Amino acid sequence: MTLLVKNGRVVNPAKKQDELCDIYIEDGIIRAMGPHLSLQADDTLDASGLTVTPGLIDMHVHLRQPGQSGKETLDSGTAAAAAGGFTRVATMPNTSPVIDSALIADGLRYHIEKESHVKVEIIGAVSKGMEGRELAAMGGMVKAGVAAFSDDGHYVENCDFMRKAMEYSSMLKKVIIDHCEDTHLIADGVMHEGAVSAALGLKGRPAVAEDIAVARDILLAQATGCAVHIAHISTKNAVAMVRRAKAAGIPVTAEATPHHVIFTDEALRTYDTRFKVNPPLRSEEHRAAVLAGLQDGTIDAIVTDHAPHSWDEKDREFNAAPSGFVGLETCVGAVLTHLYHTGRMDLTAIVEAMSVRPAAILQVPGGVLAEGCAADLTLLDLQAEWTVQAKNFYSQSKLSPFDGMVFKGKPAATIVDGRIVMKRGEVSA
Ligand SMILES: NC(=O)N[C@@H](CC(=O)O)C(=O)O
Ligand SMILES: [Zn+2]
Repeated sequence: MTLLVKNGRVVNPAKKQDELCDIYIEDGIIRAMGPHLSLQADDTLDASGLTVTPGLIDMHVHLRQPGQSGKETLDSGTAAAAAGGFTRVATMPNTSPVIDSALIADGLRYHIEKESHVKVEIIGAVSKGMEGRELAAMGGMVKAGVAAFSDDGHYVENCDFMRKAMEYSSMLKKVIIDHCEDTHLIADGVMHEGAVSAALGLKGRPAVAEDIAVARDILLAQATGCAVHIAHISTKNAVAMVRRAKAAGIPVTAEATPHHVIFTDEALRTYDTRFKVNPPLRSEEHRAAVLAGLQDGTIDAIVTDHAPHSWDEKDREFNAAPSGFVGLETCVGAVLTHLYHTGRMDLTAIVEAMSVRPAAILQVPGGVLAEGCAADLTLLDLQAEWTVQAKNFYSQSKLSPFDGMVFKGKPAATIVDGRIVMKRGEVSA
């Protein structure tokens, strides 16, 4: 089986490449790259006018398997990933049961091979049941192939416990991804603490809860040498601390979501639960700091934190609704509209944040287009204008704060191991 992707503009930061180029793929592997290849293929994909990038990688999604098929499944979640231009995602362990053993990771892997539209990495829990007390079977899970560890959804509260987890994880050469919000400071909080929460009469989650959590993790990363990755960073001080820690050579990386770069807590004025998320959408100074962190590379990765919930759960009074919303099918549009077309980030920097850096942090293949590599590619149409219609999502969850927004730029095709899994918005069965 051969495929020729013709005439695309290839943006491939790992090779310092930004040029018109054909890509010839045989049996899922890139065999040749160059301008005007004179090779015949079984199938040709005309990428004229399109941008070709190494397959996009979302290192923070919740596919809800095992056990939460009311919210999402591997099938629906990875179809959403393919539709969104992602060739690989990493799924979080806050499932039912929690992914905290080799047995559960193996079981999930079995389903991934059969049911996924794109490649899926498993993130194992740091603690058993994500309860923050006993270490999960980290060694066993590494043998089962997990890419990283996280108790995402919860901060790993106990400092002594986190230090032990980091010592183990550094021995296993895996990164710990931490959801940084101090548990006591955010108790019962449902949105960012500030003028808007006061006006709405809602209990806030203060920025300092994230600042303290990030400071602790940086200090423990320095003390243990374990790589720590700050999940969905959202405060000004946290960004500043990561910037300083990196300059000091501490092994810390960070990710940000499109929603924390685009929205502020003002969006909650109507008590719309579609904007309820953890960490919360914050005030303008924090939003601006996250954007600046992305622009200067302090923040390594752009992630969706795709967190599907059912309509029944989200359609509740604000305090009772769960936090989180889907993002896989809006990420590229949001990023191209708000970061690329505004001139805030160039394409190379965007591909770094959405492919090169996530692959490096998780130590998984990808992030580069080169002969001999798996043919995981994303094709982008930078100019297409479209309106988000959440009801048409492949994801099972149709609740999105981006619903109805007009975007410029979208994924045009997703290619995994040389197979076209999405073309013009249609995901193949
Ligand atoms: N981000 C969220 O608001 N929710 C996530 C958990 C998490 O990442 O905190 C979820 O699993 O629903
Ligand atoms: Zn989280």
